[in-house]
Amino acid sequence: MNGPKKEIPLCEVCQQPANQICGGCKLVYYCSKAHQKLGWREGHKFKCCAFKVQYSETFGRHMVATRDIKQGEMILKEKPAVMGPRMSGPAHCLSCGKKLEPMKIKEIYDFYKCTSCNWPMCGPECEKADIHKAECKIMTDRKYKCTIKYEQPDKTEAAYCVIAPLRALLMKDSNPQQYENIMALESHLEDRINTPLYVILKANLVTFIIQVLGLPFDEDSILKVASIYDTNAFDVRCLDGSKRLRAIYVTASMMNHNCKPNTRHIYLGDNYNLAVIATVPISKGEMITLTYTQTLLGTLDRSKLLKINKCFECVCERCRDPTEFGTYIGSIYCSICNGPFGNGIEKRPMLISSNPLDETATWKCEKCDHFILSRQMFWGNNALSQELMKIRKDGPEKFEEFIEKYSQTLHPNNHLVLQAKLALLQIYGNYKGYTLSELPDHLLKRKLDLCHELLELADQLEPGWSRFRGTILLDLQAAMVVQTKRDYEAEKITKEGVQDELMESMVLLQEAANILRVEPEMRPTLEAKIEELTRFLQTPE
Ligand SMILES: C[S@@+](CC[C@H](N)C(=O)[O-])C[C@H]1O[C@@H](n2cnc3c(N)ncnc32)[C@H](O)[C@@H]1O
Repeated sequence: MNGPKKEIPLCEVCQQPANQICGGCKLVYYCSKAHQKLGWREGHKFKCCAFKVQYSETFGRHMVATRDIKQGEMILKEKPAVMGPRMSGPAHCLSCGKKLEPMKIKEIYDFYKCTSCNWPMCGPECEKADIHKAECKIMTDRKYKCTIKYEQPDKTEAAYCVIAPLRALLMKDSNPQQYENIMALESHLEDRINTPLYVILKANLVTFIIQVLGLPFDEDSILKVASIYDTNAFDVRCLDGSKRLRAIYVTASMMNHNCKPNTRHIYLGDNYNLAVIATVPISKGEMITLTYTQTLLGTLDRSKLLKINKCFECVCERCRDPTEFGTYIGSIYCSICNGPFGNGIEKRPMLISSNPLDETATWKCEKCDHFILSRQMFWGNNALSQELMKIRKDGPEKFEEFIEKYSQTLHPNNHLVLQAKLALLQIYGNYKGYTLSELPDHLLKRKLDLCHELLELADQLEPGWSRFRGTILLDLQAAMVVQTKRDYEAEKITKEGVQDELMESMVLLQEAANILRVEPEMRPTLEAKIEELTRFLQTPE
C-alpha cells in the first residue's frame, strides 16, 4: 500500500510552511503566534469554528451553529478516531479496506494472508501498515490464526465483526485520551443488549477479546464499544465502492439526525478525513444536522430504520407532516376514489397516515372515508420492495414495467417508484447500448423528464448543495446538450436558439460544479465537462 502523501500545511497569512493549527476550527494553520493574531483580526474570527455542542432532554448532545453559516461552507474537517471493517462482508484487506480477489497459490485459489496472523490482506505492504500492527501482534502472541479462506466469490465473512471493536479497545493503552472520548459517546447498549445481533456478539466478540486474546476487558465494555460503533460510526465509502469501512469521528458524532438535513459529508484522501459541508444557509442558533438514513424513503420506513439502528424516534418537521412536504413520498392512491369511478380529471386523492408519528396509525383517504391498517401499508411496501430488489440492473425494461404495472396504486413520487426511477436514471445515459448518443429520441426525453422530476423532489427533501442535487444537475445538463445538438441538426432550432439552450446547460453545469467540486475525485470530470461545453458554446457546429 502506498502511504498517504503528506502535504505541508501553509500559513493562512503568509503562505509559508506552518506548524500551528487554529485550535478552534482545526482547519487553518499559522507559522507563528503573531500571524495567528493577525489572521484572526483580518477575518478568521468570522470563519472559525461555526458550531458548539449543546444538550437537551429531547435530542441529547447536538451541534448548533454559533454564527450564520453560508451554503457550501465546510463546517468541520476531522480525522477518524478509529476505523475498521464493517461487521461482516466479503474478504477485505484489514489495512486499506480494499475488497480482495483470490490468487492462485500452489494450485488452489486463496487470498494473500498476513504472514503473522493469517488475516487476508492486499500484500506485504498492507501487512506492515501501522493500522494493523497492534492487533497483529496481540493475535500472533496468542497464537491466533484467522481461518478465512477463499471458498466462493463474495462469501460473507462474519469474523470481521471483531476487528473494529478490538481497535477501539486497544486505544485504552495506545491513546487513552481518544479512548475516553470514544467511550463517552452515546452507545444505546441497554436498547441493543437483547437483540439477536448482540446475543451473537456476546458469544463471539466477547469470547474472542477475553478468552482468545486474553485482554483485560469486561463484557460490558466490549459490548459498549460495539454499540458505540452502531450508534455513531460513519459508513466510509470510496467512489468506486471497492472499500467497506466504518469509522468513528468524535466531533462529527455530535451531529443529530434530521430527515431534511442541512449538511452533507464527504471523505477526503487516503486517510478518510471527514468534511461536513452546509448544503443550505444555516442561521446562528440552528441545529446542524445530517441524515442517518435515506431521504428517498417514506416516513414508515425511515422511522423503522432509525428505531432499529439508532434507537430513537424522529419527530422532525418532515416526520410530523403526513404529506412529507407535499411530496406524498410514502403515500399510495386511494383505491376507492381512483377505482372504476375515478374521473381522472382532478388530482387523484391519496391515502395519508392519520398520525405519522405513530407507526400503528391507520392510513386514510384525503377525500373519502376509505382507510387501511398500517400493517397493510407495511406489507404492501415490503412486498413491492422485495419485487423491486429482485430486478437485475442490467437494463431498463423491468424497471419501466414495474412503474407501469403499479401505476394505478403507486403515484409518480411514491418512494418505490422513485427507487425504480433512480435506477433508470443511471441506466439511461450510462449503460452500454444506452449512452446519451445511443439513446433514441423518446428515451432521451424520458431521461430529461426523470431528471426534472427528481430535481423537483430533491428541492423538497435534500435542498441546496446536496450531492443528490449535484449529480442530477450534472446528468440533466449532459442530456440537455445532446438534445440541443439533435434539435439543431433536425433544424428545430436556430443557431441563436442553440446558444440560448447551451447557456442554460452551462448555468446548470456551473451549479453542479459548485456543489461537487469539493469532492476531489469529481474535479477532473467537472473540469472536462466545463471545457467541453465552453468549446461547444464557442463553435456549436
Ligand atoms: C451520533 S449520536 C448523536 C449525538 C447524541 N445526541 C449524543 O448525545 O451523543 C446518535 C444518537 O443521537 C440521538 N439523536 C440523533 N438525532 C436525533 C433526533 N433527531 N431526535 C432525537 N434523538 C436523536 C439518538 O439517541 C441517536 O442514537
